[in-house]
Amino acid sequence: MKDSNQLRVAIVGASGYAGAELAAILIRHPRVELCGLYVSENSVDAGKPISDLYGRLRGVVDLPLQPLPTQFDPSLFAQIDCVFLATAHSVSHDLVPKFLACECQVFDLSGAYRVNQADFYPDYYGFTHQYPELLATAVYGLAEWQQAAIQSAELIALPGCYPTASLSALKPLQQAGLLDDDCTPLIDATSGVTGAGRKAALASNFCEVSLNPYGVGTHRHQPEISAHLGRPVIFTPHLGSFARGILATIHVDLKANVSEADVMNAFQLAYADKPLVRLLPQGVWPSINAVAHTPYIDLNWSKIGQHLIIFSAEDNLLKGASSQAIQCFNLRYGFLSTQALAKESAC
Ligand SMILES: NC(=O)C1=CN([C@@H]2O[C@H](COP(=O)(O)OP(=O)(O)OC[C@H]3O[C@@H](n4cnc5c(N)ncnc54)[C@H](OP(=O)(O)O)[C@@H]3O)[C@@H](O)[C@H]2O)C=CC1
Ligand SMILES: CC(=O)N[C@@H](CCC(=O)OP(=O)(O)O)C(=O)O
Repeated sequence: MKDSNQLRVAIVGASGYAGAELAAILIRHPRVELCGLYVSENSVDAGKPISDLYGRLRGVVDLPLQPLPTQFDPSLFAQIDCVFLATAHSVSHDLVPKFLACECQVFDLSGAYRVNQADFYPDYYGFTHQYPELLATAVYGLAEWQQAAIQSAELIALPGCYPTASLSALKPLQQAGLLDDDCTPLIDATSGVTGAGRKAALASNFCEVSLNPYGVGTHRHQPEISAHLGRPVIFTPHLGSFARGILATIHVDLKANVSEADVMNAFQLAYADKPLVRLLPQGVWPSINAVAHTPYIDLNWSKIGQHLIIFSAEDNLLKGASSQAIQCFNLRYGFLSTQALAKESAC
């Protein structure tokens, strides 16, 4: 902390869906002073209080949205301890080194620093990564799995929303060595429309939204999941006609001798002391309604012979983006992982 016992925090991209969620949570964090909300230099929203865009924030966060000069001015951030970037991948790609040079810790919600493999970016993001040395130091902010690395990270690259839902379901099995060697997990996941961000686009137009797959075989989250799971996957995203939430249904083959108890033990081992992952009781299936507007991810599974179906649900804007970013923030600075997110627990 540069000056006081409160961390001075800025949000860039604060007018977007993920940025507004960050503002709503950070304003109630007892160890945070929310110092600046930024949008692009020529944003139509520059100068407006954020609560003009999001009525639920009126009287809660009325800070103005400030234009971030394209010509970056480090002096604006000399007193800032950390920044959340809730900006498009290419914007984050350029801003991360600038904020790191201001000695700010950076929590980047975009995909710009998630995979330490420079040749991944032209293929899946359409740009050549200019900062491979930062890619090598970025910590992937899958909070339950990276606690130790997050504690000393300067740059935390938050996972995509689908990768959080998918990896949270698959990593306990992979870590316990329960997956058949030849198994390629099949992940079918449906997201609400906020996953596409707040800007106007035909695909997220009310009259266009239906229930359909998209990005089949080409979505950038497929290699992101594979890279952080350590085996290939087949991932098919779907867009559903609801505002927020993701439900993933995942099929895997288990090794020949794996029992129901082994599966239960693997999930218990991974998550018994992780308050934001809820392992649901037998026969209770994850649902969007149970996680929307919450920081939780809900998991359950069904074993049919040596085939396992895992179900995973989260709010794409919270556990899939902003609340996970704040979980990482809490871990980074030694606060309770649930601080400002959920009822406090001893974990
Ligand atoms: N939505 C989701 O479910 C998830 C999103 N993410 C990632 O989080 C990031 C934000 O997503 P989301 O909130 O949906 O996006 P939005 O499109 O809703 O918001 C983007 C924000 O960035 C601002 N912005 C655009 N250009 C600049 C710039 N040059 N400098 C500063 N601010 C800028 C926009 O304001 P303006 O244009 O007015 O300047 C707006 O505030 C993205 O990288 C996304 O991929 C990750 C997980 C889930
Ligand atoms: C419904 C919808 O459009 N979802 C987004 C994923 C949002 C997200 O998590 O991802 P990134 O941070 O990787 O962009 C998409 O498929 O591109």
